[in-house]
Order: sequence, then C-alpha cells, then structure tokens
Amino acid sequence: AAFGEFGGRHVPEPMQEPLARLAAAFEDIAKTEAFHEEFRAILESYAGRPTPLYHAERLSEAYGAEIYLKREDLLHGGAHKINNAIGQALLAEKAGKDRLIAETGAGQHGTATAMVGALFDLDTEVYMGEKDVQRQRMNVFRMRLMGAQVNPVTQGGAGLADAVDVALEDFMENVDDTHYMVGSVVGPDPFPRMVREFQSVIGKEAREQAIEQIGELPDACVACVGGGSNAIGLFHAFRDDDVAFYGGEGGGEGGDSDRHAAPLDSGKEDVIHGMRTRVIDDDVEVHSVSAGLDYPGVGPEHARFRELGRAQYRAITDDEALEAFRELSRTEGIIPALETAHGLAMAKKVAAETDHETIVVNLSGRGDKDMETAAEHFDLD
Ligand SMILES: CC/C=C(/N=C/c1c(COP(=O)(O)O)cnc(C)c1O)C(=O)O
Repeated sequence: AAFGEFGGRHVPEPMQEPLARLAAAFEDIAKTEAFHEEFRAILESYAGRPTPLYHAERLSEAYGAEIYLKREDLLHGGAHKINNAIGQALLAEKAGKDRLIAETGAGQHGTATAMVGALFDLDTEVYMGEKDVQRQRMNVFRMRLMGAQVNPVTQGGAGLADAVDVALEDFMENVDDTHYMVGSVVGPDPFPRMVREFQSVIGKEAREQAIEQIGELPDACVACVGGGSNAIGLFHAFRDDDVAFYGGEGGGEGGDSDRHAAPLDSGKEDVIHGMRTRVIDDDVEVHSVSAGLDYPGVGPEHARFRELGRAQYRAITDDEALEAFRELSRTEGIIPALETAHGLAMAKKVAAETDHETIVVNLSGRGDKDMETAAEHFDLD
C-alpha cells in the first residue's frame, strides 16, 4: 500500500480488475503533459485559478501569529472540490466513460460534480444522505439546476458514509460506462492518490506564494480534515520541507464524547470503504455540525502522517468551529464554510500553543451554504 500499512484495495474480488484498469488509466492518461496542460487551462479559465494567498492582518492580530489564507473559497462553486472534479472528469472523458456518479455531504463535491457533468456533457448522478439533503438544501437545488440527478440516501444513518456505500454499489454494477468521482482522498487505491494529485495544485501555488510574501517557507500549514483532500492538497507540496502540518477534525461534541467525526484524534485502525485507515470507535455516533466533515473514516495518508508524527490532528468541537466561523466573518468580512472553520479554530490553537509565527491556513470553502445552520446558532437580530 502507498501509505505504510494504510490504504490498499480491500474490496471484493470482482472490484479488483476494474480498479486495476482505473489505476492504469490514471498512469497512462493523467500523467501526460497534454493532460496537465488541459487540466491547468480549465482550472484557470473555468475554475478561476490561481487563488490568492491572502495575509489576513486583522485575524492575525486576533490569533497572535501571521495568518495567510489560501483562498479556495474564491473558486467557481465556492470550494476546493472543483479542482478534483475537473481532473476526474477529464480522466473519465479520456477513458471513454459517459456517466459520472458521486457521493456528497456538504453538497460542495456534488455541486462540483454537477458542474463538470454539464461542462463535459456527461450523465451525472449524485448520492446524498437525506440528513444532508435537508441541511444543504441550496446545494441540492444548484446540482439539479445544472442537470444532475440527486438521489437521497436513507439507509443507515442517512449520512455521508451511507452515500459512499450506495455510490460504491452503483460503481460495481456499472463500471463499464460509469466513473465514480470520489470526493476526497478516500476509498480503495487508486482513489486516494488520484484525488491527491488533482488537489496538489493548492500546495504548489501556496508554496510559491508564501516564499514570495513571507520571504521564506511558512512555519506551519493548517487545514480542516474530513476525508482529508484539501489538507493533503495543501501539505503535499511541503512534505519534504521543515514545515509543520496540523489538521482540525470534526470533533462534534468532543473527541472524548460519543458523538464526533475525529478518527485521527480519537479512533482506531480499521478497514472502511476499501481502505485500511483510522475510523471512530464502534460506540461513537458519527456527528459534526459540518456535513462535509461528518464521516467516520479518513484518508489513509493522514493515518500514515499521524503514525509518523509528520502531522498533528486535533478534534475541533462544533462550538469551537462556530466561534471561528463568526470570528473570521467579523474580522475580515470573509464567511468560511463550517468545514473550513474547523481549520481556522485549529490555526488559533497552533498560534496559541506553539511558537510558529507564520501559518498558512487552507480556506477550503465559503459559508453561503451554511447560512441556515449558522442562523440556528447565532441570534444576530
Ligand atoms: C465528499 C464529501 C465531502 C464534502 N465536502 C467536504 C468539505 C471539506 C472536507 O473535505 P476534505 O477536504 O476532503 O477533508 C472541507 N471544506 C469544504 C468546503 C467541504 O465541502 C462534500 O460533499 O461537499
């Protein structure tokens, strides 16, 4: 496996060959110069790359360190998810597939899938837990507006993990004409390394921009961690540098509570969705105020980084995330996604508890989709 004993292809025998074919297509198609040029051109003209690295001076005062925000929230669609969706749709098109399926929780990956489904004129179906259909209604409407079919999933906990289960079943049945657009660095090989490849544009840009703006590498990189794709996308370019990595997980009611989504901070090794990784304990109910972090597992490379001590991960509670959500809105006039707010709260802890002076934070998405949830928590009248 690519990540120590983590990752791998823990799937039934009938899935082994299709995944081997996908891995071969990834090597043959997505690693060519022509692919990279087309990928880069669409990222620039359609998604709006490069994104700024913004020195948030008022937030820096509040945190007590120099905070640089990588503005993935400014991308088309409002989150980093479009980077991966474009890469995967290009691959699917060149591999001769004419149907896309995806899972979604926050609806940002679902929206990105609908966007590229329209752009590449591919049949598109998105699986979404009924619970998330309710709390990210605006994104459900956006997906349908762009021609995607949104299939509410009611089995199990009607959440993100259940949507992944159903999407994997669909993929196994329709592997000949369907590409499964996995939305994070999760699933059986090759999905984690494919998604890492397509998200790594974030860190490549941020590394150059940081050196230009700070005059040297940053002391630390921080991101929220759901499946872990925006975090890996930022970290990957710095992996051989003397730069610390920190991940803020969906801590729900606390890593030591029985309602959270923080397997790195408080979980165990196990196999889920075709990968050996870390998952929350059996007696814990998966929960996060943010739909995009509300997942019981995590990408295998993060499990490996944790094991090596290359990155540190902390459960960020719902309340800590909501406080960070409001603090960025008030100090910089930027409303982050609730998922992203977990990374901001992590950065605040890093600034307070370490001597890191320059910190790059991945602003993975914007908070328009979260206005109803936020209104339930803040009485702003
Ligand atoms: C693929 C399921 C996750 C979703 N979103 C996750 C998400 C995340 C967490 O996903 P990762 O970056 O993969 O850890 C962070 N920021 C924003 C704005 C997100 O929407 C989604 O469906 O939109």
